[in-house]
Amino acid sequence: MLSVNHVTGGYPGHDVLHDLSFNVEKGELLGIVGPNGSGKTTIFKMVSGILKAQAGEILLKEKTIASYSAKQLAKVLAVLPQHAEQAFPYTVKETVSLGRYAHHTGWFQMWSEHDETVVQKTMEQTGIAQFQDHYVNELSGGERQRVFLAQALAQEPEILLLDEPTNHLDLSYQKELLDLLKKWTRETGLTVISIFHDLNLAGLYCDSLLLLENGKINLHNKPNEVLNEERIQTVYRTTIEKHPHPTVPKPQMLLLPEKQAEDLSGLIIDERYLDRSDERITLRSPFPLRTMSSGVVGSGTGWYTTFVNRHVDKSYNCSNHREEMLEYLKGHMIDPTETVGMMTAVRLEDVAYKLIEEEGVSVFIVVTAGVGNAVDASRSREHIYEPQPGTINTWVFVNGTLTDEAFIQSIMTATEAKVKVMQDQDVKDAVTGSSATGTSTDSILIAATQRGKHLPYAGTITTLGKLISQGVYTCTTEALQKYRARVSV
Ligand SMILES: Nc1ncnc2c1ncn2[C@@H]1O[C@H](COP(=O)(O)OP(=O)(O)OP(=O)(O)O)[C@@H](O)[C@H]1O
Repeated sequence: MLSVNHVTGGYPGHDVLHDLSFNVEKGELLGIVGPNGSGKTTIFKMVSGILKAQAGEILLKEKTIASYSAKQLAKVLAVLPQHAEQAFPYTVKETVSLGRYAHHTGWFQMWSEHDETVVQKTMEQTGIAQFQDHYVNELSGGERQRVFLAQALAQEPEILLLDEPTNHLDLSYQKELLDLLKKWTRETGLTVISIFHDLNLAGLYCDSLLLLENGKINLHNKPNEVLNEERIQTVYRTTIEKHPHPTVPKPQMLLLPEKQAEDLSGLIIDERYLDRSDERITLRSPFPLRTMSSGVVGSGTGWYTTFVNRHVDKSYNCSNHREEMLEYLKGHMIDPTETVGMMTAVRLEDVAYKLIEEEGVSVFIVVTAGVGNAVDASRSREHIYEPQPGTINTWVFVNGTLTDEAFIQSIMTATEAKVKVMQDQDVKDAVTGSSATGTSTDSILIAATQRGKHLPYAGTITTLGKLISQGVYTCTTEALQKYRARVSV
């Protein structure tokens, strides 16, 4: 559709683009990204014929741009500039109708039924039909942006150039516009080239990205290749982190704000922050902890400050436990959005906790253990599913900085230590009669301060792994012995 071959050029006495070559296929959505001043808008000016290349050529549908008249070009290519303005006070409909100019053969050609249909359709697609009789200068920035987009679409172009199209749009219109563009490229074969400052939007919607750096192509490839952490840090000269999008297989580039001056680096999560009652055990951290957990609320990964292990009666109805737990927390002035919450039928005075330190690293472990519900994992098929709150809840607070790998290894290490307690304490699965490995509803929390020592691993014989193994083994044994002493009374 578009072929840019060895193009060099820019403004008089100032070449901005240097030996640029890339192709765009019909129906492709190409994103152009790059720092301020890297030459993104200049590419658009060259492709739309406003600036002439000093060297190289640009082919549009296999013909050089220079060979198109302005009107011929407007039938194929439409541009939505960054700051679209108009000199005269036209209405919305009049402004959109100007997009039809390229399709008219002379000044006096009649306005056709097709012209009307196209204008009405584009106004509807861009959500401005209800303002069609308003003056454009009376609209908000986002509404005006949509009017000029409708004008570009009314040209019925085959290729659309958009300079930061989401600039003035609120979240819902950003999504709507990009969903629509994507749909058009798929369904009508429209080719879209769009400049983006938001790398995440570009990564979510574009088929490929062209990363510009000082007027040269740094990389033209699939979004996941271009949005490489090191590459983006180097080109944009800032610190970012790349993470997978939580629900779609696309990358997200996250900015990292400069750390504030507050000095909490010496703070250690330990017993001081623990509050115990018969109804719940609560740990309130003075700052958010990074967590990985299987709590009833706050499960998965996140940042949380409050940790609740709540006692419920054995007859507790578990059918809508998540909703009920949320209500419970709210009713006790605990913000559920900041909380990882678990439940247990175990008496909370039987809790065991301990701070263990070694080599400048420390972990604070808190365990409640009940085994009325014990299961041998190797024979769990013999059980009928019946969620019950009799359980082992394990909290591991790490005073240090964990990698994702260390979070997962911490869960493994803590689980292995728990299984060993089951063996050593001779806990049996009541259904199979064999040795139990845990209960059917055990929950775990790993919460790290993400301050202080960097701890990349937590396998059983690493420094952190040894602390977790020892802490979980000791606390689970103690909690289990207290539970058994009570049950046997
Ligand atoms: N009319 C002009 N005359 C001379 N130099 C210009 C002109 N317009 C832009 N430039 C220069 O060309 C370079 C590239 O500008 P361009 O507008 O293409 O960058 P951009 O990547 O679109 O930037 P931004 O992200 O800030 O919109 C800049 O150094 C800019 O100063």
